[in-house]
Amino acid sequence: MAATTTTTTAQKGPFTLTLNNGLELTVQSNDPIDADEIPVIDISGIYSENLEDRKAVAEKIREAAHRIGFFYIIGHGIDQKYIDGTFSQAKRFFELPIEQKMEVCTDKVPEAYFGYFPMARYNRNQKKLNDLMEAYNWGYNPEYDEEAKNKEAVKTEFDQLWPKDVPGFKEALYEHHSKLLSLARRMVRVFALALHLPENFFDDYVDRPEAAMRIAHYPQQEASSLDQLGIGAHTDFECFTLLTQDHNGGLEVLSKSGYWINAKPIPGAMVVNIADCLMRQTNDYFVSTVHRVVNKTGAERYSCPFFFGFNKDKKLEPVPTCVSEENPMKYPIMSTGDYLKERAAKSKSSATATKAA
Ligand SMILES: O=C(O)CCC(=O)C(=O)O
Ligand SMILES: [Fe+2]
Repeated sequence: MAATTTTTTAQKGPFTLTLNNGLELTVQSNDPIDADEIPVIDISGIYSENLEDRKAVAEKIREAAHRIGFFYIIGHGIDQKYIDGTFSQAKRFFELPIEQKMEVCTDKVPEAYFGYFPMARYNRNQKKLNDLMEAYNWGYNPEYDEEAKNKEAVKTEFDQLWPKDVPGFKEALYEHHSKLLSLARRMVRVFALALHLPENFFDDYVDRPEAAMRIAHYPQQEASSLDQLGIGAHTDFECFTLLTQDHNGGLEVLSKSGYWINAKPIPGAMVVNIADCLMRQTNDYFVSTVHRVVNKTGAERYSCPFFFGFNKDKKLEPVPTCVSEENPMKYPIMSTGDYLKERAAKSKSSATATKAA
């Protein structure tokens, strides 16, 4: 584990923030603020038989996805028992001896973004100290997809990256994953309505989606957030993320005005954020917003993001309602698979710190 030191460097800005994709942004202050910019949206209307109810949810999502790219959802229908199950598996996994965790280290699959990401190994924003977190990622498997049309297994090296001798771990995590998969497919329909497209516009984009999930563990950090972060500032790669966080807090979202806003935990709510693929697909109408984690809560923090993207072979190209002669296409067209591969490789290599962890 990285040594932690406390520094008294002033937290006042403005600062230039460099993301690992090269993007530079201005941050006004390093201190997070409380603000009510992240709306809480009751999405129970997505389960209504009445199209008008679904459209009403979609309009709220349209506003939030365009303005800040982050919102809380309540009424999402995910039973608390799956969330509790995942958090208890997370604690169990991260308490394993380091040798056992290293048996499933992500280094074994250089091309993929799965397996164990060791504590304080990465450094996304060139901070003095590496990001103080560890994580375990796993991916889509049609065997655990209740709605899969094609049950043929996905044969990736990742299949080998389940820890041995942790009975029930994989099953409990996939139980939660499969519920989130169904919710994500509903969300895709609501996003289509939010973009003023037919509700089924993306249906055949998500029959074999990129749907990776992660459990993450952030110890309390002593160092100043100028010197160290829990997870450095970044945007997510896929279409959107459904994040379940524990009650501790620590997630911060960069507002357009350049302030870090606390995305405080709300009991029973999940945080949704737009990610880069959907930003490209909407020609920047929906914003993929920069976020980070700083755990100064005095407690161990756990979280569980579910990253949802389209089928690998689907093209990332702007939807018809987001492109016109006056608003031409901003990004070259490429497949979801190629885009995600490029981003994951960059993140894994450029995020690896040279400093000893
Ligand atoms: O732990 C969190 O709250 C956020 C994690 C995150 O942003 C990520 O893993 O991409
Ligand atoms: Fe993220």
